[in-house]
Amino acid sequence: MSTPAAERAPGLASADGIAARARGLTKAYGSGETAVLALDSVDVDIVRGRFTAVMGPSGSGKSTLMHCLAGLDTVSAGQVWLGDTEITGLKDRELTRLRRDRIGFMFQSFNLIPTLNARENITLPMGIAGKRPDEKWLDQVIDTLGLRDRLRHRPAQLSGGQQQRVACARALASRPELIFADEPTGNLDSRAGLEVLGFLREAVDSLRQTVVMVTHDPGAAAHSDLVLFLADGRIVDEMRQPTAESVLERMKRFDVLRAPADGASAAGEA
Ligand SMILES: Nc1ncnc2c1ncn2[C@@H]1O[C@H](COP(=O)(O)OP(=O)(O)OP(=O)(O)O)[C@@H](O)[C@H]1O
Repeated sequence: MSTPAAERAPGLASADGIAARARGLTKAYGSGETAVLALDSVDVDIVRGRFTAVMGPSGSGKSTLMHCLAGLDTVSAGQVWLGDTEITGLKDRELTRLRRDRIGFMFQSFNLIPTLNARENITLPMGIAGKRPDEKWLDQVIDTLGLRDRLRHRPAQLSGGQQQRVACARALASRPELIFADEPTGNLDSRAGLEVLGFLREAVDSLRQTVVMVTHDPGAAAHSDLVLFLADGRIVDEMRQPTAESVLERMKRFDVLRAPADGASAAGEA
């Protein structure tokens, strides 16, 4: 039996097929008076085959959550699993291998190698891992992302949107269990940004990938299936089938909470 939505804490799934899971995930930076509690005992399930967006005010812990789920950062307390593997407690070398073999990353800066062409950039991480690409899958990714006629171009010969598509293909190439995208549209104009979001959507719908995206943009979050809202290091809400408007409305409530009590609020600045 699945738990009725009303009885679940936001961020927890009732379904099978959890790609990543955290329980009691706590991350503190620094110590003593300057200590910052970036994540405060977070419980979250990332459902396989879904597109999840993570939103929240600046400093709410979005990037920290992503980094801890991806094994890029150590945790102060709690546990994180990727599939059935508990990653908290893995040694550095094991973590490096796990990230390389099972996780795809897309960052705001595309991190492409300028001297390699698009195809070489896409397959580079697999080459480093000593794995041969599955050519059928790679073809599917390249065609889904519309990169077929750009494979021999170097990054400098590609537009920003095309570069981000190459970064997207690189994240997908090894068919990872989970793809983390940190502000993947942050450096793109709105058309190129929309394109990349469409491709991430396509990766989930057509290629059955699992994507977690951190974003500030309600329009970007509207491409996801589920938005998790973070505030002060906790998951405080979730929204299914989001629209840009509904996400914006929800984000405004954070602004209201943070506005000065004397009424000299952000409303006057809008
Ligand atoms: N390396 C660090 N050292 C000290 N404090 C840090 C460090 N990284 C993050 N923090 C603090 O932890 C909190 C959460 O930061 P995080 O970057 O996860 O927030 P965010 O929601 O991603 O913010 P933004 O939207 O501005 O990118 C913030 O208060 C931040 O200042």
